[in-house]
Amino acid sequence: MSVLVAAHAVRKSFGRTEALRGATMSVDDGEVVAVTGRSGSGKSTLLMCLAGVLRPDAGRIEYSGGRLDELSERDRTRLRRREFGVVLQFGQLVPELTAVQNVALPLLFERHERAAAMRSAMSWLDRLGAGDVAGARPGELSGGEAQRVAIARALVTGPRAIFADEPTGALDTVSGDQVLTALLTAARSSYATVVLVTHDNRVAAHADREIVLRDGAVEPAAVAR
Ligand SMILES: Nc1ncnc2c1ncn2[C@@H]1O[C@H](COP(=O)(O)OP(=O)(O)OP(=O)(O)O)[C@@H](O)[C@H]1O
Repeated sequence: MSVLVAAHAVRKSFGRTEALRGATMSVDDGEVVAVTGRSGSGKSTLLMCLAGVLRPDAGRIEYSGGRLDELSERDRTRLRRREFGVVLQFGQLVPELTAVQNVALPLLFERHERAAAMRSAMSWLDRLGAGDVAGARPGELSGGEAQRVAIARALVTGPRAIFADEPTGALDTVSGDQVLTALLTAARSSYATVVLVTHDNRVAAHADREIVLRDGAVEPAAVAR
């Protein structure tokens, strides 16, 4: 399998806080990887560097054989819109729009025709089990419903890579499990690569592989016995 996304010796500081101190890892095309580690170990910072949202202070981010960190802000944004889906802990939906309009938004940014965008959005809501809330606004949704809508919005463009930061962190165990299963089923059926930040071992168990961060660096993989 070929590597789709990788970090090499990535360093990133916020003021005097060194969030990443030489993080090196890679994710294969089509792989589902969980990034775990204690609070403050740098998980979110690593994810945002991999997704091209943050630029490392040093080191390299590679995507599909090219240097993501060397692209201009404009090119990174364009690549993110076209090839990445991002899901955060609290869906971050646009409150004024209905669920289906929120899901259609990335397609409208890409200048898809409106009726076709709404049809795709509706079919993704259905796939994620949220078709019945299509006309509701975010304020009327439960946490689990809002997260399904946010996942549909991340997947509607057919991303090659999905970056998810504690996507079920705000949900109770039962709805968290359902939402995670919905995300991974949809991602696996479209052969998308997934990088999933979580502090929850039960969530990490759904991944193909786990990468553990400690103090801003990747712990060596446990040797199989
Ligand atoms: N925008 C920021 N400004 C200042 N400090 C930050 C910023 N983002 C992260 N940090 C700091 O960098 C370190 C790593 O943060 P990060 O959010 O990457 O860790 P994490 O492992 O995701 O933590 P958590 O599990 O609590 O979300 C922490 O000490 C955090 O306070």
